[in-house]
Amino acid sequence: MGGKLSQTLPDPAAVPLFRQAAIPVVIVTGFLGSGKTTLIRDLLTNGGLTDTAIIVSEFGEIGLDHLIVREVGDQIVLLENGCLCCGQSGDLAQALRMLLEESERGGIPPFARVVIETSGLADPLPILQTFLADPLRFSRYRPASIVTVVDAVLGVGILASHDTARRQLALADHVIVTKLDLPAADLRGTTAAISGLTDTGMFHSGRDTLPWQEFFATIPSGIGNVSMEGLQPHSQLYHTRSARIETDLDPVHLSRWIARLTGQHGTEVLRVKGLLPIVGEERPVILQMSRHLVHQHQRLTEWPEARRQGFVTIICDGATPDLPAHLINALDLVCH
Ligand SMILES: Nc1nc2c(ncn2[C@@H]2O[C@H](COP(=O)(O)OP(=O)(O)OP(=O)(O)O)[C@@H](O)[C@H]2O)c(=O)[nH]1
Repeated sequence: MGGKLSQTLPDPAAVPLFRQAAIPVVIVTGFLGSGKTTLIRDLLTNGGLTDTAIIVSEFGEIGLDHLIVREVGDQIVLLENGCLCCGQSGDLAQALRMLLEESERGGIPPFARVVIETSGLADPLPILQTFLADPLRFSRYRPASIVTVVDAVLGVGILASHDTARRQLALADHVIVTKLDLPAADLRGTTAAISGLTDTGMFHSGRDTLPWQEFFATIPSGIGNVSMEGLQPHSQLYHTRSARIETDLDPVHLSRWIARLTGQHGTEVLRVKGLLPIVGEERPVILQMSRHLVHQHQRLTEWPEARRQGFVTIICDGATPDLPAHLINALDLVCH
């Protein structure tokens, strides 16, 4: 088990620099829409994540997550159009360095911990490798746990069909199951699917009583114990398209578009995110869909940069390269 991994990565405990009092970095991963941003936002709101800087990496040209997290915290760095596992390690290093520089010059409050939210399509292994392969470069930081979020409504199907989701789980130190409040949640099935894929991750159902402090106190334990045999990184291609929205959307037209999307394309469309200007709505409306699941619309308190301009991002699986653009055209936006 895990022979290849343990040969290519040093044991984190054996890297002398990681034993020093370095800033612990927790990696929060999980498939598209599983609830990573919601988890981080909740922890920031409820005081579970004090003194913590957040790095957000998102798949797609226009990001939403940093806007949602920024409403409740101010130490946030967005890695644009990020897939941290595909050669963005330089960006990650730069973001980590920038956080230190900013806090030293008083631009952001001092911080004692870092959380990296990976994109929903990221493989956490290369991110971890970045730390472990170059401890000198990252000497002010040390990797702590990998926390993998799994959605109790769609998780079973996603784990069955996406190697990326299985790789995210294989490296987990902690697994958090979300969306248990939804009627379609299947805790038993999700638990069975998870336990068939990882035996290292500590299991948490729901977000209420998470031992969050412990997440920072440890080092990643999955390395060397996990088997990723047969799980290809990015074996599936994903396609994404974003568009800015300059004029208000008609709510009836929007509802029809959502219904068509869920009715006809609920399996190919993996994720839809948007910040929408809607006729009759003063505040920006957040559109969140995972496959056919449409989440309750929430609102941001104000428009980013005080400008009433929205966007929509669509991510589809590899079988349908033209679908994101086609769906955006169907929304009939006045966009650029
Ligand atoms: N009802 C319910 N909704 C949830 C829960 N967790 C997340 N959601 C909703 O699921 C949608 C996606 O959640 P996010 O937190 O944005 O998911 P994510 O993993 O950050 O998504 P990506 O960054 O696109 O991979 C949002 O509309 C959330 O409000 C939960 O526990 N219960």
